[in-house]
Amino acid sequence: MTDQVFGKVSKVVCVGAGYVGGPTCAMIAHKCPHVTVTVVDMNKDKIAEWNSDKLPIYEPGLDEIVFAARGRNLFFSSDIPKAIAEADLIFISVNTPTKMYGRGKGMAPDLKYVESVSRTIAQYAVGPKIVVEKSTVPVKAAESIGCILREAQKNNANLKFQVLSNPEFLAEGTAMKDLANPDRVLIGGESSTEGLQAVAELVRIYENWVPRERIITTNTWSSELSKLVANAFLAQRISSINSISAVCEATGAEISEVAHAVGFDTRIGNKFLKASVGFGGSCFQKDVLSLVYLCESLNLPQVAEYWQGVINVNNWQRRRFADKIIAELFNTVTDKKIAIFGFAFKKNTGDTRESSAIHVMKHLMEEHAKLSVYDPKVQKSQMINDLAAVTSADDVTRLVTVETDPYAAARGAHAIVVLTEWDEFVDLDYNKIHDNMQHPAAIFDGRLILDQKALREIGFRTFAIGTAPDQAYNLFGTAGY
Ligand SMILES: NC(=O)C1=CN([C@@H]2O[C@H](COP(=O)(O)OP(=O)(O)OC[C@H]3O[C@@H](n4cnc5c(N)ncnc54)[C@H](O)[C@@H]3O)[C@@H](O)[C@H]2O)C=CC1
Ligand SMILES: O=C(O)[C@H]1O[C@H](OP(=O)(O)OP(=O)(O)OC[C@H]2O[C@@H](n3ccc(=O)[nH]c3=O)[C@H](O)[C@@H]2O)[C@H](O)[C@@H](O)[C@@H]1O
Repeated sequence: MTDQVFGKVSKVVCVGAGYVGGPTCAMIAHKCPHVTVTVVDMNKDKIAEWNSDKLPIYEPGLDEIVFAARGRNLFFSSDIPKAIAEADLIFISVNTPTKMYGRGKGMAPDLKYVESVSRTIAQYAVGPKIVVEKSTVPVKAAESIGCILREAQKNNANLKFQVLSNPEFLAEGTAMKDLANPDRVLIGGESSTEGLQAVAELVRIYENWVPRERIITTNTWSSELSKLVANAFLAQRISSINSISAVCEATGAEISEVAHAVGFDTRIGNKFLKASVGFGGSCFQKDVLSLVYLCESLNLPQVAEYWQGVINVNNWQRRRFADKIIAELFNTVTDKKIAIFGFAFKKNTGDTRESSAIHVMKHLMEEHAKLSVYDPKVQKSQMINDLAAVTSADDVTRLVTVETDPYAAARGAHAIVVLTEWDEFVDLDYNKIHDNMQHPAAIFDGRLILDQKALREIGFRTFAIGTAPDQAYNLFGTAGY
C-alpha cells in the first residue's frame, strides 16, 4: 500500500482576494467549519477592505457569510509567506487578463500573475501541498506550474506538490447561489497515486455540501479546456441570439418570441437566450480570445476563425446599437444630452470590466454627445477611469456627468439609453421623466426590460433590441442599417 502523501486538509489558503477568491473561500469556510480558510492578496488595501464593514465587492448574500465566518475559520491576510507555509491546500485565484503587450497581444491570457504565485509557493512551502488552479488558464498551464514547483522539490526532499485544475463557474451577481448549489464542480488531476490522493482530498472538501454525483473528476487538460469551452459556448449563445436580433429588426419578427419558441426545444434549452447590447464582464471576451489564440497556436485556423466570430458579432452588436441611437436622433447627437441608465456589465454587480456601456458610450462620445450616467452600484471614479481608458480624460470631463439618481440623469435629455438591466429601471415614473425631457423624447432599450407599448402611450419614441419599428407608434425607420 502506498503511503498517504497528502493528509486530511484542515488549512486552506487562497492567493487572490478578488471576485472569485473572496466568495469561494467564504463559502468553503461557511460549509466546512472544521477547515481554516485564509485568503491572501498582495494588494494590502483590498485585504483591509475584506477585514472591514464594507467589503471590496458587492454580491448578494456575501456580507452575511463573511461577517459570520470572519475571525472564526475565515481570515484575510497580506502575510503570504506565512499562509503558504502553513497551508495543506492552496488555491491560485489570481487574475489572468488578456495580454496587452508583446506576443499574443490582445488575444492570449497574461499568465504572469499565475507564474508569480507559483514561484512564491515554491519559495515558502514546507511539507506537502496540493496546489489548485482556480484561475481560468489555457490548456497545459498546470504543466508550467508543476515545472516551477518540481524545481523547488529538487532542493528539499520534504516538499511534495500535486497540481490540480478546479475551474470556477460562478457568475457575478449570483455568485453565492452558484457556489452554494453548483451545477457541477470540476476537478482535474493526474492519474498517478499521488494525483488521485490529491483529487480525493479536494473532493472531500466539496462533498461537505455538493452531492458527489455533481463533482466531476477528469484529467488535468480536460478540466482546463472545459472551462474555456463552457464560457465560449455561453458567449456563443448570446452572439447567436444577438445576430438574430438584427434579422428581427429588419423583418417584424420579435426576438423575445423567437428566443422563447426556439428555447422551448429541450435540446436547445431556454437559458442564455436574452438578446442584449452585447455581453460584457471580465471573462467571456478574454476566454474566447484565449481559445482563439490556443487554436491558432495549435495550427487550427478554421477553429480559431469559428470562435473569433463570436467576438466579432459582439463588437458589431455594440456598434450597431450606438449607430441606431445616432440615426434615430436625426443623425446627429452633437451636444445633445443623452441619459445612460446602467454602467455595470450586468445587474446586481458593481463590476464594470468589459461592460458594453463603455463601448456604446465611447461611440456616442466620438459623436460629441453629452452623456449623463446613472448606475446604482458603480462608483463615479470607476466610470471616469473606464471611459478615460478608451477615450481621453479631456473628453470625459467635457462630455460625461455622473448622477446619483435616474431622474436627474434624464432631466433635459433627448433620449434615455438602457445599458444594464437593473430592476429599478422598470419601475421608474416614466410620465414624470418624459415631462422633464426634450421632445420628442426617445428611449433605446438595450436590455429588453421596459414596456415599449406603455412608453409609447406616454409619448416616447421607442427602440428595443430585436424589435421591429412599429410604424403605428413611432417614427423610426430603418436608417443606419
Ligand atoms: N470574475 C468572475 O466572475 C470569474 C473569474 N474567473 C477567473 O478567476 C480568476 C480570478 O478572477 P477575479 O477574481 O475576477 O480577479 P480579480 O482581479 O478580482 O482578483 C485577482 C486578485 O489577485 C491578486 N493577485 C494578483 N497577483 C497576485 C500575486 N502574485 N500574489 C497575491 N495576489 C495576487 C490581485 O491583487 C487581485 O486582488 C481569473 O482567472 C478569472 O478568469 C472564473 C470564474 C468567474
Ligand atoms: O468565467 C467567468 O468569469 C464566468 O463568466 C460568466 O459569468 P459572468 O460574466 O459573471 O456573468 P453572465 O451572467 O454570464 O453574463 C455575462 C454577460 O452576458 C450578458 N448576457 C447574459 C445572458 C444572456 O442571455 N444575454 C446576455 O446578454 C450579461 O448581461 C453579461 O453582460 C459565466 O456565466 C460563468 O459561468 C463563468 O464562471
